[in-house]
Amino acid sequence: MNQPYDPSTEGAKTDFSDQMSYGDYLALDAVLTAQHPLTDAQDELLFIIQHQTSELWMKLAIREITAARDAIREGRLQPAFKMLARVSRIFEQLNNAWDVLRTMTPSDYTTFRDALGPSSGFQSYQYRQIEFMLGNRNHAMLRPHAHRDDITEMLNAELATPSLYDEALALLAREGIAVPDAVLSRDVSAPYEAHDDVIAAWHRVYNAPEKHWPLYELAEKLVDFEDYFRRWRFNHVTTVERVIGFKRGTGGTGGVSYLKKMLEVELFPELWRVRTTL
Ligand code: HEM
Ligand SMILES: N[C@@H](CC(=O)c1ccccc1NC=O)C(=O)O
Repeated sequence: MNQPYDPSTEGAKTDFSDQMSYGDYLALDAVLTAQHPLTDAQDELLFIIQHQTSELWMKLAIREITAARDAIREGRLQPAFKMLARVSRIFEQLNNAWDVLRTMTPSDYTTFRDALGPSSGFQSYQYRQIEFMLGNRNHAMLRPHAHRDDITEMLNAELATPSLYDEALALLAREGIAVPDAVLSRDVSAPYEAHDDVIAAWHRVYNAPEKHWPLYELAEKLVDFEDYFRRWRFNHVTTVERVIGFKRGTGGTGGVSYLKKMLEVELFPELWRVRTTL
């Protein structure tokens, strides 16, 4: 009979009494004791882990978008492309995760939904930060965070910083492509409004990619990302309809009707509109 293989015979370390182990490095005691279901429902742990992992991926996305935005501002486009590609992959990961949550039926969810009280993803401050960073700056979304000075301060700081799209437009101008002054010197905290002259600016890039390759690549990276973001919203609303139908949301909105309205949000509007002109 074969003896079970002992990896310590080839040097596998086994004594971590005074050395850093896997669990130490990853703070697993903190991570794996942060799930606190409020009911005995079988699916509540799935629901919690789905949201916690989403928030962890969002944390990474925020870091990458911040770095990509800095890189664009500094004209370091190759690193920015790499980071934006990673952000798109993160959203792809978030999109695939819906497949796990979709195994939860309405019958499963109703066994613990009441325990959620008025809490809702609508109050996800990292999600709101991502939207603000990209350029979707709806000040009404600050209100659910008024009870948290630290979060309100972080979101306000984000509103005071040019968005990823603002930086892309500033780069276009620096590269000699006319962008209206009204756009370049806009109040960055305000919601972005699409401008015909910005469509014309992107038209110049798309019309002669060989002359403007880095800008062309940047534009396509942004479109790629918004494409994944739209798929996240679509997967969300479809899962919500599948699980709660047309019930109101715990966050107080109309639920599916609200989420369908959010499908209309455009992050980089002229990058979509330019396509009609080509
Ligand atoms: C069965 C699962 C889910 C249901 C039934 C659900 C339901 C809803 C509803 C009804 C809303 C509208 C706000 C309100 O509550 O009134 C909402 C918003 C939101 N949910 Fe979910 N959700 C689910 C899963 C998730 C997951 C996995 C995430 C990932 C973090 C998430 C993140 C969000 C976010 C960020 C919003 C705000 C969207 C916006 O304002 O555009 N939700 N959800
Ligand atoms: N808004 C959901 C509740 C919900 O999904 C939720 C509740 C607490 C924490 C995260 C949530 N996820 C997304 O909104 C509902 O109306 O059933």
